Amino acid sequence: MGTALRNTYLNRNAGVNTGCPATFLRPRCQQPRFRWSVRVNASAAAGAALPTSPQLGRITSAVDVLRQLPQAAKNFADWWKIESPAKTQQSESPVKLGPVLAKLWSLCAPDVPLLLLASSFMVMASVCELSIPHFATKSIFAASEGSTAFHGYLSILTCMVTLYGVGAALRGFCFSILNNRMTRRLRTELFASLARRETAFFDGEDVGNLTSRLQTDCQAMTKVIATNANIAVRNLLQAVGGIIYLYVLSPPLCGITVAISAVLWAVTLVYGSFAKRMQKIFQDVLAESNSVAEETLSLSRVVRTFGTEGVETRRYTSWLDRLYQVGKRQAAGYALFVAAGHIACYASKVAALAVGCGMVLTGNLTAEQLTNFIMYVEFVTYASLNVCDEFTEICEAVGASERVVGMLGAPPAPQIAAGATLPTFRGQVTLRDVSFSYPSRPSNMALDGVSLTFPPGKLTALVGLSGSGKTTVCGLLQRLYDPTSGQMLLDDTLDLQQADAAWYRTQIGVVPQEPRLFSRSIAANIAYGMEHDSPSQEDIEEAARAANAHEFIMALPEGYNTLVTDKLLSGGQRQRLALARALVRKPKLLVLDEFSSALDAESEAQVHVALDRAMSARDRTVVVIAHRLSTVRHADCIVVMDKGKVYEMGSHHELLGQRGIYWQLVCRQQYGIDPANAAAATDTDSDTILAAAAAAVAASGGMVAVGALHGDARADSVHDNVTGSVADSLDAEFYASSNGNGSVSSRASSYVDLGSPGSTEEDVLHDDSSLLGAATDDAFAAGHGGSGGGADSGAHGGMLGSMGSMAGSMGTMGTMDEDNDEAGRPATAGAGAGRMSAVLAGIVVTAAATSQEQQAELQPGAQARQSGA
Ligand SMILES: Nc1ncnc2c1ncn2[C@@H]1O[C@H](COP(=O)(O)OP(=O)(O)OP(=O)(O)O)[C@@H](O)[C@H]1O
Repeated sequence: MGTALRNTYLNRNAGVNTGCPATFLRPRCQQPRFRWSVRVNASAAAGAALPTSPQLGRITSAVDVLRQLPQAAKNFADWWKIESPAKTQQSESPVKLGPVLAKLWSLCAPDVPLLLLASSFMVMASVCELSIPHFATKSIFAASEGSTAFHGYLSILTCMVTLYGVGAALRGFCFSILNNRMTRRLRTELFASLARRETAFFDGEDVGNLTSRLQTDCQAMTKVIATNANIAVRNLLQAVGGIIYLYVLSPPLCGITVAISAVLWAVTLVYGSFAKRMQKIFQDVLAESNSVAEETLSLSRVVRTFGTEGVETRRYTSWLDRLYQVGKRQAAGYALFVAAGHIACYASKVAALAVGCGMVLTGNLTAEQLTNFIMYVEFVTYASLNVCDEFTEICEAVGASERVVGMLGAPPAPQIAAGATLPTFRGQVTLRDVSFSYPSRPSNMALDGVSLTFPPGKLTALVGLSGSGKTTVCGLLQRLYDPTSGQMLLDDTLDLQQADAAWYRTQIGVVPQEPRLFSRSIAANIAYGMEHDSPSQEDIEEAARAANAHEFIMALPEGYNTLVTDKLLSGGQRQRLALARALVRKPKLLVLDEFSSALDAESEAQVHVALDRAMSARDRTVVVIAHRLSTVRHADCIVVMDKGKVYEMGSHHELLGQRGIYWQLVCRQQYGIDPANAAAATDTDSDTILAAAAAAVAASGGMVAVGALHGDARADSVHDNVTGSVADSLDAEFYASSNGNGSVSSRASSYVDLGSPGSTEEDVLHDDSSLLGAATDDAFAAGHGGSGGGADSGAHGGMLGSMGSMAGSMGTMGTMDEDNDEAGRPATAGAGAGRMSAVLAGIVVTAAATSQEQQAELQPGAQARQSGA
């Protein structure tokens, strides 16, 4: 619901809570200042002869009431004003009576024969009913005159009553059938129209709201023809017939009756427009309350977990209160209308009686004619009242129908349109300068000038922080939305917006973030959407096996025929089923949005095997979104997104080398360390990163048992001579050599090489700060303390382990804050423990950083340089 509208609504309601008609005139006791001024003015007017106290009270009361009248009138007028909470009422143009009736007619058109049959029964019943007062009067007067014609009239009367009964019954039956058929047709049409709406429409609509349109509004709309129009036309026929009869009896009396009926009609028109508006608001509020109920009931587990039963009940009740406010106004309006109607009805009778009696007395009318007249006046006025009543109901139904008609008239989403196809689709999708903002948040650029290619047969991974636009790219690939600007090309030739939607959907398989399954059998869920090309049971099972789902499916009571219910499957099982559903289509483009988030390590590994198998033919483009970076390490290309833009692109190792967003994500997520602390790592190996982190943490006083983590593993990779030329072998972009000996990376050098010739502390600081940011100071503190240390790193794994531990322990003894001067250097010689820890940490880092196998594996460029050297 639009906030503004909601607020308006609430404000109004707040204003009307005390605003029942009885309270429009505020009690005088609430207006002391006013009373005082009246008293003074009255006294002045009376001069010296001041009125007595009771007189003054009466005057004050009268003036009070008069003064309050305008405000009371305004309050009364305001009380009727109430706003609809409908979210989309501003976006959808209001629908008038004409389009609604036209729509109703189109719904009714296929059933015209049934409508004609029902109408003939209606006419028959009406004529018979119309004749009943006539023959009743005739019978009475024939009997009173002792005429034998009485029997004849009575027989005719009996016949008319019987025909009326039969006609009314058949009329009711036919109209009821017509109503059911129209409701079915309307609901089908509305459902189909909703199903074809663009995805953005559903972003802004509550499901409860839509189902309310399908149920209540559709019923109210079709009732117009089958019930309201039926009753209105019937009564109209009777009213017109009655008026003609009255005219024949006495034109002056007929004139009086018609005049009073005209007043009735005028009142009805006013009330009709009010009723229409109120009913629309009522339907909107009802829809809101339904959506609250549906949301709460469908999220019952969340509600229970958070213990918000009371909160949700209050939320629902607040909507019911608003419903009550609308209902109160409807009831008050109806009461006024009925009062006016009945007064008009009886007024016409009294007037007819007064004039008619005068005419009888003057001999211008017989008693029989007057009796007949009075009976028909009643007949005509009640028929008029019924017509008016039905007219107001028709107006109400029009109010309820406006949104239905508006929804029916909405054009289908362009994303489901027919279009061009490719004879063979290789699976390549290219985004060219694509920007996109969701229609519900046009100011927020979810994608901003994205250009990238998903090459055929390759696995491309999209990574990035939450909200960076990964799912949006998936949404565009699925063509749930179209780009706001830019192009998406299939195989560099066909614009996705021109592609045939049905064809494209056969080319793409999707495993969404939160797979939703239908309440059908497992097999039907896997084969979902393939009605035109139904897969065999073997195909379904093969896909299930590939998705590692076969085993758990077979363990279900009825295997593939088990009905999927809400609580049947775990999150991981749902995802594997969704993967099977995607694989069975043998898509050219497979999009996996966080597909492994609900899988345990074992299942994930198996699904990876399945995916590898599915990709082995290299005839399928796979796009994977993953928060768990471990799942995308081996992607052919990893695209790193941030704030709707592509920031980095490359393989795992290339991206780690760039020390950019991906590097930071890996540090934080895979190793749980601050990237700044890990920046000394010289390659992509986890041990190295951990070692660097351990060193930094140890140097700043943390307790990290690095050795225990990787001591033995690193034993063989430690160089005998730490002051060797390892730095030369390092990629200059990432590892700055800090001195002539170039023993280690800049980070490592900051720990161990400050004492080496040619290096200055400023050099190191510079290197550190340019590369490492916030961690520089800590590292420098440790490094400085470690000056000259670690030259002999003929350490073995066990030693490294214990040294790492020592570093951690000893690091706690000295901190930068206590021991360093303003330049970050140790201020006192007493920082020995800190220095020692830094030395040890430095050795650990250096040892790990100099693993040549790793360099060979991970830094091809650096390796080349090393061999060159
Ligand atoms: N249906 C939507 N309507 C409006 N804005 C949306 C919608 N879906 C996403 N957004 C916005 O678009 C931006 C990108 O969201 P997106 O879901 O693509 O990010 P993401 O990288 O996939 O995040 P996550 O990893 O958390 O799933 C965010 O600012 C988000 O708030």
